[in-house]
Amino acid sequence: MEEVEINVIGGKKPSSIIVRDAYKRYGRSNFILNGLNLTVQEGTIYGFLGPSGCGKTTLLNCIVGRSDLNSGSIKISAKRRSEIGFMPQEISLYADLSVFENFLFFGYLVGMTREEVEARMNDLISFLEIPSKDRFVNSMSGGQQRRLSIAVTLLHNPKIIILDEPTVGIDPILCNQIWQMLLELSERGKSIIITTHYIQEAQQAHTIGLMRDGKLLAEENPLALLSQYQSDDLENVFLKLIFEEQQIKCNKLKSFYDNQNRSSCNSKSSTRLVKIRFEEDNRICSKRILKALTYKNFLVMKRGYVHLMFTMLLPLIQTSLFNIAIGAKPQDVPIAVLNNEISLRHCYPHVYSGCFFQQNISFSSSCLFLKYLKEEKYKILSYHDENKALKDLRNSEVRAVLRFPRNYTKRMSEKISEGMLQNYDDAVLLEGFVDVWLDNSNRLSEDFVRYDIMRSMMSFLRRAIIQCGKNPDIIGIPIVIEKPIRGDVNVSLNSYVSCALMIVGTFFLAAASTTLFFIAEKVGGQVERTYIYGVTMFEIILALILFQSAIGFTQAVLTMLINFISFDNPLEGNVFTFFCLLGLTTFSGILFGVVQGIISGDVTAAAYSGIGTSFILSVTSGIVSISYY
Ligand SMILES: Nc1ncnc2c1ncn2[C@@H]1O[C@H](COP(=O)(O)OP(=O)(O)OP(=O)(O)O)[C@@H](O)[C@H]1O
Repeated sequence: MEEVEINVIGGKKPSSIIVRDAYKRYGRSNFILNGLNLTVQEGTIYGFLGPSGCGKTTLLNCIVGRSDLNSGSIKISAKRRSEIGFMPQEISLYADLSVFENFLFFGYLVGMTREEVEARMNDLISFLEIPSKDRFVNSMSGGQQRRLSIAVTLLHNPKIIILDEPTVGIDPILCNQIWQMLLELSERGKSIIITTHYIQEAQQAHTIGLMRDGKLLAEENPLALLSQYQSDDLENVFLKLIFEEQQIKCNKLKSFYDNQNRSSCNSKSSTRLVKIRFEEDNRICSKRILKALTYKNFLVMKRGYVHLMFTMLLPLIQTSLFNIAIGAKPQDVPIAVLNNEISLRHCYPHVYSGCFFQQNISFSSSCLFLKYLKEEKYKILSYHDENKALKDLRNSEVRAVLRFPRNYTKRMSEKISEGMLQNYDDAVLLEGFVDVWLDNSNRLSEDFVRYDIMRSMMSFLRRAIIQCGKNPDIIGIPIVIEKPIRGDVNVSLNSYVSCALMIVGTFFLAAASTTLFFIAEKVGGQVERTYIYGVTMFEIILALILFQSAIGFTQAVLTMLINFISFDNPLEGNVFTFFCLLGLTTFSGILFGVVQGIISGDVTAAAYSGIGTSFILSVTSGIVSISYY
């Protein structure tokens, strides 16, 4: 690739577009444009004809700066992109927006005011017979959409108009009217290039270029061509030109070796590449374009309100469900109790008095312990058959089995008061222990049950020892857990997981909605169309970031409020820091979404890569370790 120049012909020159020695190919394929020369005079219509796939669109894309030639030069008498109106072959409009909203967006892109857009739109709507300005594009027929696409191209009254097959799917009467309009525009000094498959309609153009094998076979006034070839049909002229060209090729083949000839056809000419540059190409970011993109993003998001609601509410639903169903302490968990000391029916813990170290006590420690367990919201079920209790545990009908030995109270009090002094044998000592079986198939609920059993036992023992006038600390483990430097001693699991879920939800929803947003526009051709207006990728991403950040912020506030008001999720630390972190998470989610949008060809590819990466990111981001603690 050689030197790059700004190539703008001075406004007074008679030619509007000059293409010289244009060579273009995709990858390592044969050249689509193979030394093509083309000249469009100011104030004329240039009909660009050729069979399907010959490279018409490729050339137009190079003229408007959508892609670059491999070599050759294109000069265009426009300093700014807004002096060009380009209608791509695909409709490339916003299907969820109304006619007016589409006009307004493209008008804003070129710096028009709302009033200017309205005034010009009304003329175009009535001339091109576009349905009402309030109709949504997705409810219009293919022909109506194509007419709207023409109208949007003409909205800002550009001086160079490039139309790629504008008359496809349009009835002959309207087609004729469009040509009349183009003729009028050319009389007013506009330069127009139009590609078409309908050779006869191109007869109305001032000049036609007949393209084949990457070159122009002829570039002439259609009437001059007809008279030159003594025909009244352009199609016949085209066939004659092809025939002539083949004759020339045959003659050449006789004179030269095949290889030499082919290589001269299929190799890049030695002409240097001169890229088109416009004034706006040097700027980094335009406020006008950001405003237009934000307006459009807002409307697209508003129309896809189901998606919007999903984005807003999913983290809220996720954290709420977690709080209700998983993170909260289970209630009424059934526990099987085999009490060999006393029948549960005879448990009256409220009559407990005196010290349990005394020999003549009339109550059972098991009853008192079970009272504490009941206060933790467990459902105590009395069992008499150990096998049945264990079977029920295996079938998940109970979450734990507790077995109290026959002399539990006596042995336990002895163990505590005289354990160090007496030499109990193991069997006797074990009579002072409760046997506990747990179901470890559910780690979370097993943690709750285990923790509550231990806590109930400690509560019961502390109270019993206080009752004996002793210091309860003598039975504690010789470790003192001080107040943590952050958070509370008894923070619930919910408090951690809610935050983690909020962060993960914010990241993935920002990523997913950005990817979908980006891909929808990329596949629909809207991104490409906006490039013609000089919109840069940086501006598209910046507008998305601004917009998604607003959604992310609302989503975070909503989720936090509901979590803190409805559930036991205290806000520890600095709110400002939390919002900054949430903002950064949203930002990285958006960037991740943009990268996914760029590398994924379509929604399916994006969905697969989204699912795959979200799993890996969830595991590696630390959320799993957060939820364990
Ligand atoms: N991005 C691309 N990558 C690879 N090949 C491409 C690309 N775009 C176009 N082509 C190929 O270049 C050739 C010319 O395509 P182009 O769209 O310019 O033809 P066209 O004359 O406009 O056709 P039609 O009249 O059917 O629209 C075709 O063979 C097409 O397959």
